[in-house]
Amino acid sequence: MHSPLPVHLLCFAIASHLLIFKRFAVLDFGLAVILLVGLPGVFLAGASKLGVLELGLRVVFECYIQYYSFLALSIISYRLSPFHRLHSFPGPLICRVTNLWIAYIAFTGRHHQYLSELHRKYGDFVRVGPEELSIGTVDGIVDVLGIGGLPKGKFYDSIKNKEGPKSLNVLPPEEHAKRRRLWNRGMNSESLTEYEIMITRRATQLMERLSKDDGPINIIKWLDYFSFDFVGDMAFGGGFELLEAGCDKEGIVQIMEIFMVAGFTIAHVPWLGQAIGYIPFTSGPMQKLRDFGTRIATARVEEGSSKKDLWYHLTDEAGLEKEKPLKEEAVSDGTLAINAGADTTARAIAFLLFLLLDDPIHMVRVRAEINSVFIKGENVLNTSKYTSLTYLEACINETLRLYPPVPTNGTRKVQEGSGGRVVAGRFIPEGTEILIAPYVLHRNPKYFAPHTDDFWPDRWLVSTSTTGVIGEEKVLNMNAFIPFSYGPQNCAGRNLARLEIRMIICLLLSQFEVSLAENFDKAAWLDSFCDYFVMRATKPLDVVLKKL
Ligand code: HEM
Repeated sequence: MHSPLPVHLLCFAIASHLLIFKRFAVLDFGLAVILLVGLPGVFLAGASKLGVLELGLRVVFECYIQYYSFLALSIISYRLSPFHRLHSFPGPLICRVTNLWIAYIAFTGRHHQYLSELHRKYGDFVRVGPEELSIGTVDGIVDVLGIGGLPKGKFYDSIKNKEGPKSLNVLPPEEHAKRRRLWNRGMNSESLTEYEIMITRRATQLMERLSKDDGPINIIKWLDYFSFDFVGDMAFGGGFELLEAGCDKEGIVQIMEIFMVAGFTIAHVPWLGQAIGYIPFTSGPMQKLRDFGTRIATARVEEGSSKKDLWYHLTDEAGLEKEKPLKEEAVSDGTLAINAGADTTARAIAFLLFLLLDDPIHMVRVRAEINSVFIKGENVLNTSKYTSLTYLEACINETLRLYPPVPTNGTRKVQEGSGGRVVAGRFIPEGTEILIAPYVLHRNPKYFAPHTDDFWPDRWLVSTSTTGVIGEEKVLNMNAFIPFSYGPQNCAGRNLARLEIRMIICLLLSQFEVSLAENFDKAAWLDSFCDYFVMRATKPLDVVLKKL
C-alpha cells in the first residue's frame, strides 16, 4: 500500500486555498464543511484512478490529516506574507494569523482595553484580524460612519434574524433610511414629551422600591428593572413589570446578558457563529426574546393604546408613509428598542452614580446645582429646567467618555468589488472590516487632555478654558466624542437616553442620601467593567440609601 504523495497533496492544498476557500467559502460554514470533506476525497479518488496510491483506511486517514495541515499552513503563510492586502498595516502576529484570538479577547470582556493598548503601541491603524483593521484617529469617523460611509460588516451579519424580518440596525443603507424615518418620528421632541410621562411613572415606582430597603442594595439590578420596564412601556405599551415583581421573572435580563457574551464573541468569527447555529439549543435565548416581543406586541395590537408610544410610530398609525410598515418589522424594531435602549441607559446611570460617589466633590456640586435650579418642594422632573443643569450635563458627558456603554461597537465593511476606499488619508483595500471604537478615541490624550483617564467633568464646561496648571492647555475634541456613534446610523434614542439619565439622577438625589456600602472595593468594581458590545460591570454596585 502506498501512502499519499505529500508534494502533490501540498500543491493541491495550496491551490484549493487560493482558488476556492479564499474566494468563496470564507463566510459560509456549510459550504466550507462540504469542501473540507469533499476536496481530499476528490484528491484520493484521482490519485487512486491514476494508480498512484492504493486506497485503504490508513491512507485515507493520513491523506485527510495531511491535507488539513497543508491547508492551515497555506492560509497562515498567506496571511503573514507581503502578498496579503493588509500586509502594510501593523498589528500583533497572532491577530494577523487568526481572528480566534480577538474572539477570545472579546470573550474575556477586555476587548476595549486590548484595542486601546494596541493603538498605543502601533498607532492609528492596527490590523486586529486577518481581514480586520481598527482605526483610532478622529479623521476616520466621517469616512467610515458618515453619510456615504461604509455599510455594516460581519458583526451585524451574525446577529441578524436570518429568516424573519430584519431590525433597523442591520438594514442596508437604502432600506435603513426609509425605516429610520419612523424611528426619527418616534424619537422627536414631541414624542419625548409623551415618553416623559412614562419615565416619571417608572422612576417614581423605582424610588418607592428603593425606599423599602435599608441595607446595602445592588442598584444596578434596580436600574436594569427600571430601564426594561420603561422601554417595554414605550415600545409595546408594557409587558415586563420587573420593578413590581422585584425579580427577573421571565429571565429576560439574563437572556440578554448571555446573548451579549455569546454574540459578541462569535461575531468575530462568523463561521463559528454559523457552526454554533447548527446546535439546536443555542439559538434559544434570542428566539425567546423575539417570542417575548411578539407576545407583548400582539397584546398591544389587541388592546390598542390612547398614547402615542413608539409602537404608534413604528407601525405608522398616523398613516404618514406611502407604504404601511409590516407588523413583523415593527415587532423586530420594538425588540431592538429593548436590546438597544434598556441596558445601555441603565449602565450609564450606574457608572455616573459610581463616579459621583467615588469622589464626593462631584456629588456635592451636582446636589448643589439641583438644589439651586429647583427650589425646595419643586418637582425635579420638570424637564424644562434641565438646560440649567450644566454641571450634571458635564458629568454625564464625562461618564459616557470614560465608560461608553457601547465601548467598541461593530465593524463596517469596505465592500468586495468596490475597489477599496480611502479612510483618514490611507487606502483601505476592499473586503476589509473596519472598527472605530469609541473607547479608543475617548481615552486618547490627543483628543482629551489633561486627566485623560480620570473623571474630570470640568473639561466639558465652557468656563474651563485652562487646566489650572500654567502652560497646560485643555484639549477637548468634540469630534472624537462618539458614545452614540456618528452619522445616519447613529443612536436613534440618544436624546431619550440623556433625558432618562437626568430624570433618574435628579429624582434619586432629591429623595436619598446615597453612599457606597461599607468596605466596597472601588478598584475591583471598576475593574469589572467588561465590553460585551454593551458594557457591563460584573460585580454588584452595592449602595446604602437614606431617605432625605
Ligand atoms: C446611554 C445610552 C445609549 C447609548 C450609549 C447608545 C449607543 C448607541 C450606539 C453606539 C449605537 C450604534 C450601534 C451600531 O452602530 O451598531 C446605537 C444605536 C441605536 N440605538 Fe442607542 N444608545 C443608548 C440608548 C438608546 C435608547 C434609550 C434607545 C431607544 C430605545 C436606543 C436606540 C437605538 C437604536 C434604534 C439604534 C440603531 C440605530 C440605527 O441603526 O439607525 N439607544 N446606540
